[in-house]
Amino acid sequence: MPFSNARENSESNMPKLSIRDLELQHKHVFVRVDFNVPLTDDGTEITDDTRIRETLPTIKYALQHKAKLILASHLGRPKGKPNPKYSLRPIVDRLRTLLDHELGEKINVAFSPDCIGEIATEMSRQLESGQVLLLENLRFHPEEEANDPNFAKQLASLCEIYVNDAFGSAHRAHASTEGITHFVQQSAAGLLMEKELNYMGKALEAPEKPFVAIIGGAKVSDKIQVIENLLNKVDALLIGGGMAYTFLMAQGQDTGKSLVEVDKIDTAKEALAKAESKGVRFLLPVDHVLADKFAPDAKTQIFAGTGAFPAEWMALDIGPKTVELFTQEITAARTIIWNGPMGVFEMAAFAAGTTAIAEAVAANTQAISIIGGGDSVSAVKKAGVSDRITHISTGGGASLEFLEGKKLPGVEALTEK
Ligand SMILES: Nc1ncnc2c1ncn2[C@@H]1O[C@H](COP(=O)(O)OP(=O)(O)O)[C@@H](O)[C@H]1O
Ligand SMILES: O=C(OP(=O)(O)O)[C@H](O)COP(=O)(O)O
Ligand SMILES: [Mg+2]
Repeated sequence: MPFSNARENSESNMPKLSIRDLELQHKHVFVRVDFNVPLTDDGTEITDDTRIRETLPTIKYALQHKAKLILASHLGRPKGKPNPKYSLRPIVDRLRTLLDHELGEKINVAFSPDCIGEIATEMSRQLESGQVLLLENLRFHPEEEANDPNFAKQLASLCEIYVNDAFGSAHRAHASTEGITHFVQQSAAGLLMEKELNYMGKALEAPEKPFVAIIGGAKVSDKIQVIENLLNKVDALLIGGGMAYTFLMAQGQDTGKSLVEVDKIDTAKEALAKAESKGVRFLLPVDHVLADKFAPDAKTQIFAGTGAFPAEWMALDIGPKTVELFTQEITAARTIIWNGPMGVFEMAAFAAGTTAIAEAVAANTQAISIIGGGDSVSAVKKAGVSDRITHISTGGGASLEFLEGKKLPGVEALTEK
């Protein structure tokens, strides 16, 4: 069931300034985008450009209003050090191509090899109205994630106006999402940010039940925290992907070399206990695709049951029985939210679980389905079912925190209307 109008609705009921409220002409406008797109292993090719495409309305708006546009993003987790694997340089060509297509004219997109310092300052000074400057990865500086005020001030010195369009990073209180707002006159939401907040707000205000959340992926320590609060909202929680093994370990299963965050086992136990006391169905994988190494050409075997995994093997996908079990819940649901792939879908040998779950979600035309996250969206597009999903969101962790009812620091920091 399509969620009527919300997708197209550009009117925001947010109490925050919107880019549409601002006078942009001839101003330096710093737009924090989320260009944290999935790349090939060597970091040279973009495998899914949804996050870039989704910011085009904001970029187009700013250019048509004759802004001097500065775009900044993080990419991956380079841990505060420059690393060519996480360079934003490959984004420049894609952005040029998409903008040419979108605007029907050639747009000048320059690239600064550092997001602060002399070169960035000079390149920003030389920007003309209607031109774009993309800055190198913000996370090449440890001060970005530390939300260092001096670093935030340096970013702010590049601009007169700040816009946050990075919904996917709105749950982070970093220098470019929070700190910078303390050093500029006006901080506003971009069009993608508004669209996402509007949609999520309406769809999740009074979700039709059964409400099912599917959580997987690899960011276990980030997302396991969210699960406890989700138990207040959902009827069933399906856990797959790298998220599952900390829970199976918490239940006493030896999961071999699978991804486990040992210091989150207590959090997992608490969530399991809470699910039981609240009567929330908490489903973990009952079978797995095991691999003898983390590689596309690994040897594989299906392993079922609660016994110990063979010691040197790791689970890289959910197995067929789990797909069946999860599909039953998905088919009966009326609201579905999904973040995090069920397996290492980037490798063909471990993509079947994610593809089958994507197909099950798409097949439920009675439900409102929301799929979010850089990698989840890439997986769903790869499975070829994205046009049968009600809402594809650019945010994974951000959607989960929004759903949990948490205030997003990147939104809170924006200027009140
Ligand atoms: N069993 C697993 N073991 C290791 N990594 C996994 C497993 N299942 C999924 N993943 C990985 O999780 C990653 C995506 O996680 P995450 O970033 O949390 O999702 P999203 O971007 O959708 O929010 C993918 O790169 C995928 O390969
Ligand atoms: O990819 C992102 O989140 P996601 O993996 O939940 O979709 C965002 O860009 C945030 O990245 P971060 O989780 O490294 O802060
Ligand atoms: Mg991701």
